[in-house]
Amino acid sequence: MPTRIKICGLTREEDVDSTVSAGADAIGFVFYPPSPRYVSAEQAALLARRLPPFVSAVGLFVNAEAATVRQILAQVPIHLLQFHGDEDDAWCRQFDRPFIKAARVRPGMDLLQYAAAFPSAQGILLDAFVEGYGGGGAVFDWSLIPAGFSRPLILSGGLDAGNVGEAVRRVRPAAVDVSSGVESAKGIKDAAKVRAFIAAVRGAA
Ligand SMILES: O=C(O)c1ccccc1N[C@@H]1O[C@H](COP(=O)(O)O)[C@@H](O)[C@H]1O
Repeated sequence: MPTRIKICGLTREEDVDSTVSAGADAIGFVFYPPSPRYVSAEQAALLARRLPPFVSAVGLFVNAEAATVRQILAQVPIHLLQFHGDEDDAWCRQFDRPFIKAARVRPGMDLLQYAAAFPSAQGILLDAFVEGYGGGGAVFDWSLIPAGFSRPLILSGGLDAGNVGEAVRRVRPAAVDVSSGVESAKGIKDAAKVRAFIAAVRGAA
């Protein structure tokens, strides 16, 4: 199964078009107001309308109010939810929508126990622990991933065209997710970097 590729934090129509043309499987919208990549529901709906069939829209939330998530789901055609904060399994599954749960990885963390606490998640996204919850461009030590990690794994945290090939070969994730590593400025995707990232993933598989 080829490694799936999500490009996160899109804010502009031209970035959606170039990311889709480059061959991404999914794009992410950040509904976390402190993020420089934050998009309103109205803007996300506009961007999501540009997606062709079989390219997914992912909605990213960090410790949001349930009512906020529901309101955005009513306005934006979101296929998958990504919870990147301190949410628990029961809270995440209340929306009857497939979701992935992010773990902010740091030394000493029991990732098997963390994954077991989210039985309803479609997969577990492993990101580096950074202040501000995510999108920080920091890589974590991939050797912290236990050999017995059996859940679909989405690898993220400081990936770019230069390191994602090695990441795919070493970790064998189901999917990779990137934000900072394919940007020219925060929230502005660089089409050449996106193409290079996707080529590196495909070349490693
Ligand atoms: O992208 C953001 O601004 C963001 C904000 C809050 C939580 C998560 C966020 N993005 C996610 O963070 C990881 C790592 O991103 P990066 O490649 O290191 O910049 C990724 O899963 C993004 O989806």
